[in-house]
Amino acid sequence: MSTEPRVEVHETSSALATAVAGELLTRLADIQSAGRVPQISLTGGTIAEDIHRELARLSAASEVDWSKVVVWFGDERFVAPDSPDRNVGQARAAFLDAVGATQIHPMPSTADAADVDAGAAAYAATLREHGSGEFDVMMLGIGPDGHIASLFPGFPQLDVTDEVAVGVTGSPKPPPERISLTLAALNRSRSVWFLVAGSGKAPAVASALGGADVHEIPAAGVSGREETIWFLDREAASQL
Ligand SMILES: O=C(O)[C@H](O)[C@@H](O)[C@H](O)[C@H](O)COP(=O)(O)O
Repeated sequence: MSTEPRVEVHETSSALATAVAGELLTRLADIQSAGRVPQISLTGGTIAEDIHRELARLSAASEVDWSKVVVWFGDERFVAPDSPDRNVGQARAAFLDAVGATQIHPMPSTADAADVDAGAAAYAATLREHGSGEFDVMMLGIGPDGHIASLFPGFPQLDVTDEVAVGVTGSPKPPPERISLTLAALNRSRSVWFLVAGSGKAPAVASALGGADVHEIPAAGVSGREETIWFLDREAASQL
């Protein structure tokens, strides 16, 4: 059963990024000390890039063995594999390659699948084959409209309950074609971390924490089985 969300407010987005990176390294080290292989899911977006850079900086001093961390993605842009829009490309460049992560599961690109639906089906199969059935940490940015991953307000993918991944076309956030985990998959997480900076997100944060309808604010439909943390900067928390 999910618990009450915890809200952590930091003065600036860079302080937020440092705090999230430190918390993730601590969590991963704890899981590895317990003899388990951590399964994490990364998000795209600008605050994620800041966090990834902090992970590269802080990982050198941590005990985390990144070769024994399984890395998934909450969503991905369905574009060419070498496109700068690819979340996996950004994450590899910012920290995954630097820390020696090797168990990375990118979502399909246009070179891997004929279309977004085929790509989503392929990722669902990969999750079934290589996933543990549960993410230890699910990291999610939020859009000003309350979207998470590539699940957008009013889109039919919000109502998909029998799949773990879906194709999205006509995304209001470019590029238009994406692959996303479904709400069902996002909620198969021990711990969900929302990573939010900037005043433009403050209304969506307040709505999500205020119990908005998931079709209006998709972030309202995601919580961790054990823990939900909202990592906010002062601006994103300004309407709480
Ligand atoms: O692939 C994506 O675009 C992201 O996964 C998306 O869900 C992102 O996290 C939010 O749109 C927030 O993005 P910003 O942090 O850049 O506002």
